[in-house]
Amino acid sequence: MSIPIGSKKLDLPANTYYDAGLSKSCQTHPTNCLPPGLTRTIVKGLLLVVERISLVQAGRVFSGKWALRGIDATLEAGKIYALLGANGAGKSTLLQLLAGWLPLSEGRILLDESPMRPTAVHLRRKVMLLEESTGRPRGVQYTPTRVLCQAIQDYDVQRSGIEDEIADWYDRLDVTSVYDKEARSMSKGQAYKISMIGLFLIAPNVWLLDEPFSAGLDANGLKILETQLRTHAERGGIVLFTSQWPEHARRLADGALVLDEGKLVWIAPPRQSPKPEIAVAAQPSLQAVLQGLGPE
Ligand SMILES: Nc1ncnc2c1ncn2[C@@H]1O[C@H](COP(=O)(O)OP(=O)(O)OP(=O)(O)O)[C@@H](O)[C@H]1O
Repeated sequence: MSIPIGSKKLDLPANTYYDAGLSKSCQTHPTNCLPPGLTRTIVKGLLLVVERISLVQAGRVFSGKWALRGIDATLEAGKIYALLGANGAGKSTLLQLLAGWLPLSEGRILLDESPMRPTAVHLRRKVMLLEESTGRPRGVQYTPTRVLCQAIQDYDVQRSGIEDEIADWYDRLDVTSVYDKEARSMSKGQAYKISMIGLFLIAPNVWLLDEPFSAGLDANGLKILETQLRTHAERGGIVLFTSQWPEHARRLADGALVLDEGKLVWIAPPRQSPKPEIAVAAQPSLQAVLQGLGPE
């Protein structure tokens, strides 16, 4: 693959395996590791529309403690959802389960009718999770463009002109200066922009973003991100983002999900008043979320 960046070109060796994209779970969860090369053997043409992604009594336990339990929720195509909750409520864990990075301890996650699990690579290709500090892998010496190309290979995206699209996104997001730097030498916001480019180019059905508004993006980056989230939903995609600011849910989301200590306590369009029994019993951190979401 050869990427034109300004007047230069970056040539990448074909069929080289790097740890990125789908192989992410191998880094943190060795037991979920896919056999080397499996990401390349996936049947082509599976990028059908996803109508919904559902959690059915989903739960995850860490060292004997439930981080999430009894989660029932359905996210529908064409909608943007915000996932809110105090620190430690289980937001990141929920995203990692939906992305297939982590196995469930109980219950099911269904992409339409198909059960998501770490080894279901054809399903994982329909979903992408961007962590807050993604794209700047510790100890990895590749350039951002190489990491990006690996993600494209992992998701088996094959269309002509993708090199020009990459160059265009580098330009639009004002990161042309970092394209051949070592990934670990990028700033937090630059690294996030590179991951965003991967998301926009690959454009799987389900976009999961963990704290995108705390990822160090500048005003231009934030504007582009919001536009792309809306465009993806308009095209029939599903977006779920976490945030510590209920205002983001009010402004962007069609639906808000609120977690409290691993339980889903509220799911509704923003600007609705939570049931009194939830609000009254809530701890201050949960109360602040519910008040921020409710009518002004
Ligand atoms: N790998 C892990 N091992 C053990 N416990 C974990 C692990 N990951 C998460 N936890 C625990 O699960 C619970 C939920 O964590 P999670 O990161 O999902 O919360 P969060 O809502 O994203 O928090 P924050 O807003 O602070 O990012 C916490 O009690 C956390 O300590």
